[in-house]
Amino acid sequence: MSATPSSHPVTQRGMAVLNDPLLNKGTAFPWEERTALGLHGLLPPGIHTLEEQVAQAYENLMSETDMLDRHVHLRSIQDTNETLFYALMQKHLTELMPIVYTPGVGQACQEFSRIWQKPRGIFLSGADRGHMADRLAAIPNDNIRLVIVTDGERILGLGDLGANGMGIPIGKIALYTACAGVNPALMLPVTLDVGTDNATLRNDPTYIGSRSPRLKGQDYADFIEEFVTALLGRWPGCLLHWEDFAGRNAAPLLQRYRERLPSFNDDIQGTAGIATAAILSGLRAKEETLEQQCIAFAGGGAAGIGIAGLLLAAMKAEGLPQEEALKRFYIIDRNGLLTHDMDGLSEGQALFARKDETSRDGQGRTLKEVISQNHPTILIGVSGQAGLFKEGMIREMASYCTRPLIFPLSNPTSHVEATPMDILTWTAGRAIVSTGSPFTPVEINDRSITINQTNNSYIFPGLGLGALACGARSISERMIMAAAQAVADLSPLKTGGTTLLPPLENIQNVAMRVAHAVARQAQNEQLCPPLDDDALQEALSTLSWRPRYQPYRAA
Ligand SMILES: O=C([O-])CC(=O)C(=O)O
Ligand SMILES: [Mg+2]
Repeated sequence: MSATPSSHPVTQRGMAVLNDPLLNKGTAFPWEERTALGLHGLLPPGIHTLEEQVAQAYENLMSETDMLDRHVHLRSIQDTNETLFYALMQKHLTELMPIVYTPGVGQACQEFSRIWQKPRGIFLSGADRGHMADRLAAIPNDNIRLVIVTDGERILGLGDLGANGMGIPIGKIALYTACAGVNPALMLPVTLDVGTDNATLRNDPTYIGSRSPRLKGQDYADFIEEFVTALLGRWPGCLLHWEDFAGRNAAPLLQRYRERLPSFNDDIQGTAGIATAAILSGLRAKEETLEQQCIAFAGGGAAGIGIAGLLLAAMKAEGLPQEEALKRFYIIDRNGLLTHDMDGLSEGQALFARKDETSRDGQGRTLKEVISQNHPTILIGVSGQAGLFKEGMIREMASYCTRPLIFPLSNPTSHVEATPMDILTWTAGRAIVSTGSPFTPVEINDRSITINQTNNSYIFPGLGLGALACGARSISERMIMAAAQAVADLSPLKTGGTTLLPPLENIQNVAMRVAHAVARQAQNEQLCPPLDDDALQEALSTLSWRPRYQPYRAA
């Protein structure tokens, strides 16, 4: 085989080449490579280009009509030929994101035990305690740079899905590559199967996870500690992305580990970043400041407290003292408005609990009462409860606020607090609406209103890429703010457009801008070694990958 200088040496032969999704080219192997790698006879003789494969794969995919079937179909392409998978994703990103990611991935997680076909990522369960370092040592990849981990307890708004939550880190990895071009060979999805408290799953004969109740307290903490220690031993300097942990664990884990290794919690910080970007853009459209707002949250979990925290930082940056800024927040959780006297508040909840009122028998005021009595101008839904925003509440907001910002962010689509169509109908098209999952445009008053997707996928791919490229040793709140600001700066509203956020088609550009902003901020805070633009560019390209077939030579 004629070896070009840039050709990639391949040690495997025959089926081992075809079974490796990062090496496989399917029918696109040229004749000489088939000879060199022992593929003759294993492949049909016809030879196709990547473009032809993409066209055929797209046609096959679209012949499926069901969302879950399409998800399974795409996942099977990913497990067979990653170059084809990402070439397909990049060509049809807007259309395929809802299948690979929310809402498709939600349904995939609910059915994960039934659709599981091939190993991808690592499961660590109670049986692996005491052996996690060995489990990671057995992974034949010395160059993992980014690990996405879940314990499956709060999968989107769907709750405890145990080991079935693996669909989420797999989906997030697909977005790191599709949106930020991160080389898939550098990433690993991990599910910590610490048991599940979901009785339906435990009794389901098809369930693939362990059937014990969730580890709690010290046992849980020890499990996580062993995992992080094993991770640091195996891949020092790797970045840890925490995903879909329950509210009571998410913030404490982030606090415990964020200085030990570069890490961030996507539901707290990624969601906060994009919500803040969308709010800053929305306020620009209204020509108002954050300081002038009153903000109500339906949901005081990881996402709600994360968004509130970043908005608080943004208000303080505008010059508002903390005590004044805190008066603008109303967080309504399961037991109503959070007040300072309530038991069992997390540290983050305690910060935002109202100091000026008390609960009655542990119950705070309802969302409806807060809307009527305090007149919030921004309403954020992070409750996971479908239909929580009722017509009366939204109409009332529109009665005292010309253009309320209403963000029902819960995922997947089935858990949205109110549909954009309803919100816009109830507000005569005046609300500025943004959702976590994708929605089609709403036609109202002879106008077509595009619904922005305030999803952390605008933040995490660039955040991870930027932090890795600059070698950040930890990820600061100001790096998250820099990411939010970078997205807000790209808002089409700045250039005469009508949407809060850049369209999904531009997400690769967004990710790159976020990566640069994050790396620059890390340098400003001396959280990484000094590096000039050229060095940063070089580091970015070392992490990057494009879905193109490289020429191979036998090694
Ligand atoms: O995955 C998504 O679409 C956004 C997210 O992190 C969540 O809802 O937990
Ligand atoms: Mg999440």
